[in-house]
Amino acid sequence: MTAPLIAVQHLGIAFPNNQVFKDLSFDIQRGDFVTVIGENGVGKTTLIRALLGMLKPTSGQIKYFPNKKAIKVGYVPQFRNLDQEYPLTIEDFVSLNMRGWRPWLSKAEHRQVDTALRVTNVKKIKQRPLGMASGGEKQRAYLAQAIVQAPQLLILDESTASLDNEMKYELLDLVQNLNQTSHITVLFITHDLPLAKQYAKHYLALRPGQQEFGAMAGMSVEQLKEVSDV
Ligand SMILES: Nc1ncnc2c1ncn2[C@@H]1O[C@H](COP(=O)(O)OP(=O)(O)OP(=O)(O)O)[C@@H](O)[C@H]1O
Repeated sequence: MTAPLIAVQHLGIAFPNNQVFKDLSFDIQRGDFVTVIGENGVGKTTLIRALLGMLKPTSGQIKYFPNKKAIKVGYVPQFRNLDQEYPLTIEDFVSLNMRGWRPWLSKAEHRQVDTALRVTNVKKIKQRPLGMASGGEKQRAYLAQAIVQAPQLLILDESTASLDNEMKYELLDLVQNLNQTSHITVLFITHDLPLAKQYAKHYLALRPGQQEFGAMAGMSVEQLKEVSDV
């Protein structure tokens, strides 16, 4: 039995002179791995901002189960190269997401950081300044930072764009592992249809004025292309 984490119901979002969504409905089930695909400008970022509560719907609603406060969200952004001079080590960078008002970490928090470093395969290089890490290592450090607080929902916002093929699959293998072992619900925004096909259980294909949500099983990359215009 699955249970929804988030239910999007008849969502409408409009900017002046631009109706991005009119009547968008779909559920994200707990433990699901959903990919959001669609061409540039179709509304992928707008949808994420609405899901995060940063943008108020013009119509319809977004329901959270059991409630919005109970859902912790981890976010992995698109890869952007950092300055080599960026001074924080990978461990410091991951720990940033743990700190409350204290500048130090408790033993339990240290353990959480250690686990995040281990499951994202950056433990061996935790003392390396993040600015000196490779593209794939940087994205794994961002993933570690995103999961250190054990979120229920992990959003990958074009996080594999600009990575070479090997690094893309390495990152997504780690995410799939988290999805399967820790039951983290994943929302993966991408233009990469073969990658979406390989890892996601459901897809949300966005086209101007048209949306399709469905099971990935039985969809070919060509069919994904047709429904998403990517
Ligand atoms: N704050 C805003 N004010 C006005 N228009 C906006 C605003 N934010 C986004 N838009 C417009 O809404 C549409 C959807 O934008 P959005 O960034 O969600 O697309 P996207 O699918 O994420 O694109 P990309 O793949 O290029 O990142 C675009 O036409 C964009 O110009």
